[in-house]
Amino acid sequence: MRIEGRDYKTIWLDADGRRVHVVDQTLLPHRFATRTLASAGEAARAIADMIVRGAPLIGATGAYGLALAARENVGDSYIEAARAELLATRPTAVNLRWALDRVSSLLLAAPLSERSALAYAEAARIAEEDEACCEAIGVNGAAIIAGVAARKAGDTVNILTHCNAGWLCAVDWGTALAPIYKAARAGVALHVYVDETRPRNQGASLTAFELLNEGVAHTVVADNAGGHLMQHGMVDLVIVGSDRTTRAGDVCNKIGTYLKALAAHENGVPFYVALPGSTVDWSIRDGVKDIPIEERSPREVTHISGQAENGDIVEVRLTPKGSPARNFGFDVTPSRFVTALITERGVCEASESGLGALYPEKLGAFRE
Ligand SMILES: CSC[C@H]1O[C@H](OP(=O)(O)O)[C@H](O)[C@@H]1O
Repeated sequence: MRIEGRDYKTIWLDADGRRVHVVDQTLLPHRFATRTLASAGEAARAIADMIVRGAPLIGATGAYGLALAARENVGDSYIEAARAELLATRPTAVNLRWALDRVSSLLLAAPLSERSALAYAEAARIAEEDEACCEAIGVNGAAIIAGVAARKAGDTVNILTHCNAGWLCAVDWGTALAPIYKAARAGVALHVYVDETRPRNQGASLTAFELLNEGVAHTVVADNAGGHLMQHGMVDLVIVGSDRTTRAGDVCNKIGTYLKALAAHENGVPFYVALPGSTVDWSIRDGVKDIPIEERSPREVTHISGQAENGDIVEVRLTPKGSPARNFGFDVTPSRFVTALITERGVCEASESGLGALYPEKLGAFRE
């Protein structure tokens, strides 16, 4: 995607064929900077510290983290230790486990002499596939937005989104924002309500940054405004991303998504989830029971960072020193509140039959 006229991906390989560069998302929107990852440990820290974030991008970064590990030491135990370190960074997005398993299984089956090159090639393939998947999600989702526009006879289509599921959550294009980019570029009149998304404010800082750069009309709103907007007919559809979707269509996404789904259901607003197939966990059905919900540092709730008048990025305390806080990173929206899933293979019902029709080869793996 373009930033000030220049095309970027969120992650790319250095010309030296070894180091990996990423956009540092902790500084956006106030500062655009990149970080260089030169070891598996640095890749793990970049994921844990949310320098990179978003299920598809976490997966791609994990894949490159194993490639960096294989440069350091191609032995089985070293690769397995690097995989464990990378997997432990963040528990919820299933893309991380999916990408690590895909690369490590390839490496451990290969001769030692081939492992490093194989790892980099597979990581690059994962990144390339993600970009193509997200663009296809954009095309499939843009058709839904165009249908709403047709029914509104050219009036602006108002879309609400939560957190950041734009190109910054993936390698490019993104998931929930990809249909918005494709529809806007096709000339559909649309406007996006951007949930700020406490406590890390991915909406206010990242989605707003993306939409501003893409020239898409948008309005940042407090998380708690979504119900009011939907109650007053100000939202035509909701599109969000997913960090892990079960084979039965339960969707785990950023904390607060479930509340938006309840408000949408109550007000008859279509609620779509955009995701690549790599975000489906085919081994589980019940998302509320089986998806691990990351709990991050309470400091992300008790403090907030932003840009001071003098341009410095500062962090300030929001809450009394004596008040404890807890910081749940995700919640699960049961499939009955999801209108449809927008994937790279098409749009389907949020159900085992819906997903099974699009991914028939995946229906085997399952545990009660
Ligand atoms: C589809 S990936 C985008 C997804 O990831 C975000 O979580 P985080 O910023 O903590 O990585 C959020 O759940 C987005 O919907």
